[in-house]
Amino acid sequence: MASKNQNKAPSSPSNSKYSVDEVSLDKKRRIGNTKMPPNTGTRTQTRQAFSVVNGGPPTSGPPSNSGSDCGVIEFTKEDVEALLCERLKIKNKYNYKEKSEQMTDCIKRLKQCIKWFQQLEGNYATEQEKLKNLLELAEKKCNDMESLMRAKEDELNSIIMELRKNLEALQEKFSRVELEKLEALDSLSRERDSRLAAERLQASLSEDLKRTQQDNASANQKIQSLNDMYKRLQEYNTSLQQYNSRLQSELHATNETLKRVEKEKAAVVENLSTLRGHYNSMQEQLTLSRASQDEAIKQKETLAGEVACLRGDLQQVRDDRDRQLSQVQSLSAEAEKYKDCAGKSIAQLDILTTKTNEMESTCLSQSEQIRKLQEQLAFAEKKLQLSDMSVMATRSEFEEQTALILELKNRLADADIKIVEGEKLRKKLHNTILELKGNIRVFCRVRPLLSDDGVGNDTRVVSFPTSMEVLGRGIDFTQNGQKHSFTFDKVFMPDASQEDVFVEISQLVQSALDGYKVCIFAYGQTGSGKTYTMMGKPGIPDLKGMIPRSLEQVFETRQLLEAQGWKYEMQVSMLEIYNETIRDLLAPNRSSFDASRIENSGKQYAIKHDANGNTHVSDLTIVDVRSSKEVSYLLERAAQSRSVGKTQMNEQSSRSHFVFTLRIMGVNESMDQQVQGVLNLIDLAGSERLSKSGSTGDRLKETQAINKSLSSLSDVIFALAKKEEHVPFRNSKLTYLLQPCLGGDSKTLMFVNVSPDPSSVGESLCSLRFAARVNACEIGIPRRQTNIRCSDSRLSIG
Ligand SMILES: Nc1ncnc2c1ncn2[C@@H]1O[C@H](COP(=O)(O)OP(=O)(O)OP(=O)(O)O)[C@@H](O)[C@H]1O
Repeated sequence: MASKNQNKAPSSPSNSKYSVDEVSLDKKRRIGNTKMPPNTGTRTQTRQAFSVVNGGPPTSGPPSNSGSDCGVIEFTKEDVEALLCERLKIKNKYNYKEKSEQMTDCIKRLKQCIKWFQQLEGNYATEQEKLKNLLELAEKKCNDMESLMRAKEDELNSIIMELRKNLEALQEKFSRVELEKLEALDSLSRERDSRLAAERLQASLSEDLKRTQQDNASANQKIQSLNDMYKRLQEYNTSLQQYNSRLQSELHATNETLKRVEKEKAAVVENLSTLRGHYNSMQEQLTLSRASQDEAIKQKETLAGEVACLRGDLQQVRDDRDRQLSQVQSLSAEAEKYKDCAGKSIAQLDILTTKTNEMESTCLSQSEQIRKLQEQLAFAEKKLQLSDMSVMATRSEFEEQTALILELKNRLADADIKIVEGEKLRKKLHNTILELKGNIRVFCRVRPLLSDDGVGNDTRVVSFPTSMEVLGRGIDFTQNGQKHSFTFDKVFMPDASQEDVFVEISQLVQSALDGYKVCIFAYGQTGSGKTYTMMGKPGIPDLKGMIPRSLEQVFETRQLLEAQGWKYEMQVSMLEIYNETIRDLLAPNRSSFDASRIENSGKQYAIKHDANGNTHVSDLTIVDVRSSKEVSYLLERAAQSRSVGKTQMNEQSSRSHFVFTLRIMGVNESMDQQVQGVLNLIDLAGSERLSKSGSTGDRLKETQAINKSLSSLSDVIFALAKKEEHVPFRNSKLTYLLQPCLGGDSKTLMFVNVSPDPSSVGESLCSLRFAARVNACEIGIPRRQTNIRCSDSRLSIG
């Protein structure tokens, strides 16, 4: 704040001192040419002083030396002019003394005048200096005022900026609060589902509440501070107004001072114009004074401009004040809005508080649930730990079991390998045994005497030698008192059961499963028991023949071998060869024997052998079978067909060859083996009785066909047994059909069925001779003692 004393007008120049030394003598001369301006204020004193100087009587006492410490006399213009125009009043111009005295007196007075003038000039300079100081002070004050105003402006601007920032911050906070409120509402709706989220929401809501309260408090504080600021601004405005009025009063005083200075300056100028007329030197100083005056005027103008600027600034300050007032009003309005918003927020806060309370209650219930769940969880964790322990134990046990399983698997693999090897060995041994026994063997079976035979025990024609050499293998036949002895691989006496017979052939059945081709023939005269041996008595299990027993063994063994990885497929076909004609016994719709169909069935039943040694009969019915029951059913069908034929055509079936074929196909992937075995069970045609009753042409024809067939079979077996290269088939369908199953590794077994009926001894002997021939030729040389020579024999049958 500018001091009031700083704006005081300078003191009167009457007390100013002027340096006399600065006035030169040349200047003293120029003063006389300048007219002094009229000065009414000092005229009386000047005249008194001049009178004293001019030697005249003073008007009111001696010349005044007031205002001067050195007793300087004041002069008027007239005095100066009179002094300058004064002439020496010398009567005697050679009175130098008087002249000198007058001149000294004049010089003295001039000196006094000069001294006074110098003093006056010094007073002016002093006054000018004072005015300069005053102007500088005013300028400084103006600068101070300007800087002060700038500082105030800056302060106000900073306050405005701060207020704007506060406003923006408040707006941001308000929008943030709004967003947070929305988020809180959304989270409230969401977090009803989960307690954890609800707790977080509660915490966030509490924080929002606290923040909102803090914001509310801060907004209230802001409002309070804005109110305080508004009050301060009002006070500041009042102080500015006071300061303005003070400045205006100071300006007024300055103007008055300026006016006074101007008056004084006018007086000085008047004095100066008076003095200029007398002193040229004084004129220059006057010019300088004028210049300084001009400068002062300029400074005054500058001051006036500055005052105008200050007024402008003041106006700006007023405008700023107005703006501040409007901002304060708008801020007040916003504060009101905030208050309203705060009221709304409080209402929302109440709602949120109620919701929070509800959620807290929900949280409490959920906390209870969580506590229960945690208890359950702890219990479950304990159970889990126990389970883990048991799992560990189980796992270790499992690992042990796995190791054990692995070991067992290895052992199993070893066992499998051993089984395979053992199986191979078994097959080899089995085959070796059979080979040792003979690939071609002949069994003789004698049936018991039947009531139909009509003879007593005393007419027995069959006997069995008891010597150790042929025990169980020999048979003696007596005809007309002559005893005929035969030896075979095995001789079954009449009391031999089906079981006893099957024991001997079961090994051949195993060979068929091992992949060999097996043929079992039953040969003998009519009624000798071929069908009984091969088929047995239907419906009586103990009397089952070789075919059903073989099939049972096949399927039982198949079941056992399947455990070793074998998979089998079985196919069955059954046919009759009657009079060199093939009949399909499993053909569909075959219900009865029809001789015409035999010849005119339209089917060729051509026999073909492939490169693998398999036999195919075209158009022959082949049935896949999976059990012995299925085969039994098929056998019944075939047997019925044969039996029907028998009833219809009496002995016709006995004159046909019945061929049962079971094709066995086995695969073992683990052993990488596969087998194809064939089991042929053949009931050959009976022949003997034909010679008795063969009189008609048809029967002769049939007999010739049978003989041809059997002879051919005999030749083939004989040739195969001797390993002859040329095998004579004699155009027989039977031998051609069985060709792949004969010879080589094939197993051939022939039953020679013999009837003990004395009336048919001849036929029996014939059969025995035929069988003995086969038996003897099996190794090419008489293996055992026989009662026939086979080297050149060619049996004539019938
Ligand atoms: N070992 C035996 N034990 C008891 N009875 C038997 C025996 N062998 C055959 N028979 C009986 O003898 C009779 C004739 O048997 P089978 O019909 O089997 O002879 P076959 O040789 O087949 O005759 P064909 O050549 O005419 O067909 C039947 O009644 C049968 O029951």
